[in-house]
Amino acid sequence: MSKIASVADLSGQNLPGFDATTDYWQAIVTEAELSQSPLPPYAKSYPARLPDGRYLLLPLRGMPTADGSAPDRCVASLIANQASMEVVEQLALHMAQGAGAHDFDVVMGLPTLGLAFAPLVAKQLGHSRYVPLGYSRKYWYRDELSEPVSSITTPGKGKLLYIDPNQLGLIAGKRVLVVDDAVSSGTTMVSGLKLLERCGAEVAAIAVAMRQGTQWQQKLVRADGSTIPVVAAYDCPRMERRADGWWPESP
Ligand SMILES: O=P(O)(O)OC[C@H]1O[C@H](OP(=O)(O)OP(=O)(O)O)[C@H](O)[C@@H]1O
Repeated sequence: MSKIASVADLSGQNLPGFDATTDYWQAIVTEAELSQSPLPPYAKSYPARLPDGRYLLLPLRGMPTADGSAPDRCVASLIANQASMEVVEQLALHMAQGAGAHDFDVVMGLPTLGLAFAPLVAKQLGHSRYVPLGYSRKYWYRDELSEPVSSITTPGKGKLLYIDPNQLGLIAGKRVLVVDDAVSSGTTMVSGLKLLERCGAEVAAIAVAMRQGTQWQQKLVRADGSTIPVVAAYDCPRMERRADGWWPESP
């Protein structure tokens, strides 16, 4: 394999108008320390307001267009395994504070980035373990314990969500708190919920760091029509381009 000429060749390669994400997600700041107004229009980043009144600055990412033209829609991004441990811990603390109001037996984490939060949320809530789902199929896994999945950031087909059959006994007949990093279109969470149901478990609530937009709302309901509570460290809108910058999408 040929070696890359330099780090600069490959790092920070972004759509024009969007920041490299290298320096993002490293600190939570007060409003006074924020490098921009918390209000729109936004240029390169979105300040997500946390329940304690502080902010986490998130980079804006353009949504790909079919013809490769400049994006007119974007979202604010959180990549938890590139964040500082302090940021992840703080977000998990807010998730646990929200989830603590609900009644459940077990914490379950969705891969990949939900697993950055699930153990921390579980520990905060006094649990000694949690149940991870995964995307890789170990040889003892079973096809009937899998569910197809796609998401806003990974829309391709072919990805499957698995539970290790050895973990089934931990969730069958239990009320489960499902943890992920983000919910946006809601399709990943729906796959997780289908797998839970197949395992004979009941979803009690969902905890995420980021609730993005509102598309997920109509999908996250139980078979009886009741709404599944979704707690979050913060909300952020999907955004549209206007002449003066990025604004929350019109409803
Ligand atoms: O509500 P949705 O539109 O489904 O989007 C949310 C999901 O998208 C991201 O995962 P991704 O599929 O990129 O995989 P990863 O967790 O392995 O990074 C994120 O981690 C959520 O699981």
